[in-house]
Parts: sequence; C-alpha cells; structure tokens
Amino acid sequence: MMMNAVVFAWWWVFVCVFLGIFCRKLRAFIRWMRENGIEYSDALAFHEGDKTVAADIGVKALYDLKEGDLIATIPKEACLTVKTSQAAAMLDEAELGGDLGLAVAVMYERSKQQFSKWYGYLQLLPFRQSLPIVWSLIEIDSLLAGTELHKAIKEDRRLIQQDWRECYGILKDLYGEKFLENWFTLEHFLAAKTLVASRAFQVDDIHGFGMVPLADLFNHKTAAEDVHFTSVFDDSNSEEADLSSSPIRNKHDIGQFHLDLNSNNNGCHHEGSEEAVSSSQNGVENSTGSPSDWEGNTDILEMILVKDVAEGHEIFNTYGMLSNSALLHRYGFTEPNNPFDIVNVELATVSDICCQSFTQRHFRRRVNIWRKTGCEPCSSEGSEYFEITADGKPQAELLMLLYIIHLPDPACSSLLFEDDLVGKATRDVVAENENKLNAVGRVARVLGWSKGLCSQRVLVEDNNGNISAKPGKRKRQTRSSKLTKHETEMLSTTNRKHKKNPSKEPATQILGELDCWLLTIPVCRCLMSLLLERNSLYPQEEEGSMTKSVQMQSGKNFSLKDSVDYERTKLENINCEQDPKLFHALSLRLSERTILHKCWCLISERLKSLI
Ligand SMILES: C[S@@+](CC[C@H](N)C(=O)[O-])C[C@H]1O[C@@H](n2cnc3c(N)ncnc32)[C@H](O)[C@@H]1O
Repeated sequence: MMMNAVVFAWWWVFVCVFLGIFCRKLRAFIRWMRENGIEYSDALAFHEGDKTVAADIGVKALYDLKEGDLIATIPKEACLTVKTSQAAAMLDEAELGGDLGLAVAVMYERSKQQFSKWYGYLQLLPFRQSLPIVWSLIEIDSLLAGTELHKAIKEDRRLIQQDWRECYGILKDLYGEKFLENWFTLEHFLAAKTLVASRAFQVDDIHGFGMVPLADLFNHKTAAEDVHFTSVFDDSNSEEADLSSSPIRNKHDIGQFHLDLNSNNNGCHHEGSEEAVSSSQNGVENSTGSPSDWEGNTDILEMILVKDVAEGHEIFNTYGMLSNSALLHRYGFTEPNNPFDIVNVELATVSDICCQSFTQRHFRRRVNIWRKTGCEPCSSEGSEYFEITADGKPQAELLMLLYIIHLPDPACSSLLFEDDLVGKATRDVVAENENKLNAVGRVARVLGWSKGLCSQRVLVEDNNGNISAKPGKRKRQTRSSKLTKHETEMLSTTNRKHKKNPSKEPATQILGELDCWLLTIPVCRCLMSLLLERNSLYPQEEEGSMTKSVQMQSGKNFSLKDSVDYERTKLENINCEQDPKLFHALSLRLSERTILHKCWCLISERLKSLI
C-alpha cells in the first residue's frame, strides 16, 4: 500500500515536470511562429497527447469552424528546406537534395542549437519518431515477422547506413569543421530520417521537401480529413499542389513509399527525381483566393478547412490513402479497419506452392508465357509480388498466372503458337472497340473469355457480410472434380464462422466476371493453398491458445479465421499507450490476416459454386 503511494507520488511528479517542460516548449514555439510570420486562427488549440490516437500533439478547434475557413498561413521562408537552411550552399555543392538533403539540413540546424533560425521549432519536436527503422533488430524480427514490413525495414536500415557513411564522408571531406562529429552520428541521422519521413511536405518545385512548422502538428485520419494544405506558387503556370499529406504521398504501394526512408542511391534527389514527381502527381491544390488578408501572396502555404469542425473536436489532416503497413513504416502507427489495407503474396511463394504439384520446369515455362502476354507482378527492390486488397480481392495478374499454370498442355500449346499473342489479342480487341481491357483481359479474350457471356458467377457481399455467388448466364463449367473431404470441412467451417461475424460493409461486388472466369477449380485450390502458405509466414500461434481448429492437409493447424481471432484477442489485451510498438505491429498483423481470411472466404465460396 505504502509502496503504491510512493510510486504514485513519483509518477505524479514526473507527469508535472513533463507537462511543465511541454508547456514551456509550446510557449516558445508559439513565440517563434509569431516572429517568423506564421499566422493561425485563434480557434486552434494545441493539445498534448490525445490518448485515443496515442499521438503526442494534436490540434483542436476551440469553437465551431466552417468549411472553407482559412485557419493558418505559413510563409515558405519559415519552412526548413534544403534551400532555406543555413547549410543550403554546402548541400548544393555536395549535391544533396530530396529527403536525404533535408535530413542533413535538419541535423545541421539541430547542431546549431539556439543559433539556428529554427531552434524554436526544432526544440518542440521529439528527438526521433518511433518508426520501425529505429526499432531494435530483435523488435523488428519478433514484431514484424511475416508482415509486409519485415524485409523492407531490414533493407531500409542497410541502405540508410550506407547513405549515412557516404553522405557524412562527402560532407566531412568538404566542410569537416562545420559538420561536428557528435551531431552527425548514425543515431542522429536515423533520428532525422524519421522526422523527415513522418513530418515533411513537398513545399513546391523550388524548395522541394520541407519541414513545415505548425502544419506538421496535425494528426492523420484516413479518408476523413478536415483540412487541406495548399501552396500558392510563384509561377502562375505551375500546377496546383495539394500538400494535405506528407511529402511523398503514396498509395498503398510499398515500392513507392520505401523511397523516402532510404534514398536508394547516392542521395542526390533533386527536383524532378522520382519522389518529387510522385508527390506532385499526387495533386497540388492551388489556393483559390480565400477571403483573407493574405490573399494573393505567392510565398505562403495555406491551411483551409474542407469541412465543418465542431468546438472541441480534433482537426485532422490526411497523409494520403495508405495501407497500415505504409502508415506504420512512415509514421509509426496503424488505423483499425483501414480501407486501403493490402497484403502481398510473393512470386516466390507462388512458386513454392505450384511446385508441389508441378515440376520447376513446368512452372518456369508457364511463368515465361504469362510474362510474354504482357502480364507482370508488382515489384519493389528486387522482389516480385501480387497484391490482395482490403476486401480480399486477389490481383487479376495472379489469377491469370495460376490459370495459365493449370492450363492443360494442348490449350497452352495453342498459346505458344501465337507468335505475338498480345499483339493479336490487342488487334482483336481494338477491332471490337474494347480497347479498355488490360493485359489480363486481353489474354483472357484470346483464351476464350467472352466478356458478358461467360458462365461465371459474381460473388457479392451482402449487408450481413455473407458472401454468395450470383448465378451467371451460362451453364457451369464442367472441368470440375469433387471436393476433398478436407476442403468440404474447410468450406463449411469458413461459412459458419463468417456468418457469426458479419461485416458492416454495405453490399459490395468483390469479384468481377473475369476474376470468376479465371477462378476454375484447380485455380481456387491452388490459391487457397497459397493463402495458407502466406498465413504460415507469421509467427506460429502458441499451443493451446486456439479453439479447436480444422486440420489442414499441409500440416498447418490453424484456419485463417482462427488466426484472425487469435490476433484480435492478443491485440485487445495490449495497451497502445504502454506498448505502442507491440500494439501497432499486432494491429498490422491483424489487418493482413483479416485480408487473407476475406480472400479465403471469397475463393471458397467460388469453389462451392463450381461443384
Ligand atoms: C506530422 S506528425 C503529427 C503531429 C504529432 N502528433 C506531434 O506530436 O507532433 C506525425 C506523427 O503523429 C503521430 N500521429 C499522427 N496521426 C496519428 C494517428 N491517427 N494515430 C496515432 N498517431 C498519429 C505519429 O506519431 C506520426 O508519426
């Protein structure tokens, strides 16, 4: 009892000291904003630690705000960029630009401490953001195994170390005394990289990426943001720039967002680089002249509400339409039920599964034919993979690959005799004025798929989350064989469990006509094995932690639904504030395994409709 009181007293002292420091830093930052021409609405309040999102600082509305309200303006000169930094000339000479140049600029300004123009801003920032690239190797291996991020983070760390060595080497050679050793350690570099990844924006074509004070205090909400961040360009011909997200705004593609955590080359990321292009492609929104004193100023950034915000509510930005793995990678958090979630299945895993039924030679030859038709997997950093989206829909290219692998020899030989398969298909299709078909569609046409006339059923999800097959127009395919006992068990278990946990989504058409046409019985079976194999990459569930599961033929003892339940139960027992790394890693695993399970349900329903 006595002990508890002592612990509580110390905790209270700690909280008070912490809050005291925070308030002092915040006051200094507010003063700094005033001195540097940053103006903001008096309706904005900075709050510390909204524990519901476990974010450190956020911005709230002190009174009702209206859509269209201009809530802040930030002069570009107040942003820390490779052009505005005191190190600008040195960075230019060393040819350091892009996110790498910005990370060095942040380190340089930090090393100047109170003599830096940005001291009042930088002292408010954490030393580092807790992104997976700064987790320990043990944490990376234990928490991320099996997830999208595991390999990517390890590769990031390797490349970041390489970048740091090269870039510090150049700077030391050129300006030894200006870049003080103890401010440019690998630890400082990694820390600066986390700040750039999680807080920088593309300012404009001239400044490139920058740390944008104030704008970077807004937290993220997927597809439900309240504010847009816009830039007014000097050049009246410039395209519009929407800065509402962080700088290198990606979709849910690991390959792209990977780029801003490691510079993947000698670090010379100048305007026009892949990142710069990708961010400006993501839409720039010119200020359309809001009713404010600042109208017409071309050197400022503006923050404008895109919807009403009620008094007391947090004002959210959006960092883009990102999957949980992208959010965790770049920002260190995940969101439940993220509609942009995705899970990848590597081509190597497809090979492993297919080679259980076919020879390596057969697999390689069929993959070659598939590539020749113009189909290709996604690729990033040397790995080739296929995506399954949040609703469980597998990428059409994967279905086509499995279809071609399972084609009987005579049918496949007919493909081989086509000296220019894609060309022929395209000619036919264009002749029919249907040039919108992608490679998969065109190849399917050559293989006999006639759009709109096929026998396939379309799978739909109703309001209760039940998946069913709508009858197609033609009679069923006859290539079927009987389900194995094991499959019958799996299907009935899947359906039973699926009904117990209805999704709240509205009726959604998930698999299209072409997907269904490609999903023949052998393709369905192969895909289901693939899902189990992908699921087995996560750390094995502990003995006795599961309800009685269906025994899998492959020796994997847990059904996909069991895996989802297992992760959910584990997540429910973790406190996000106390253990954010574990919490977000589990949340990522839960979202990925949920997708695998959704895909399983779709495919098993399709299989049932064929038998
Ligand atoms: C641009 S900063 C936003 C302001 C930040 N909360 C702060 O304290 O300065 C981005 C960081 O905020 C946190 N964050 C933003 N949105 C979040 C959310 N929805 N849930 C949890 N953390 C969030 C993450 O740590 C992220 O790396």
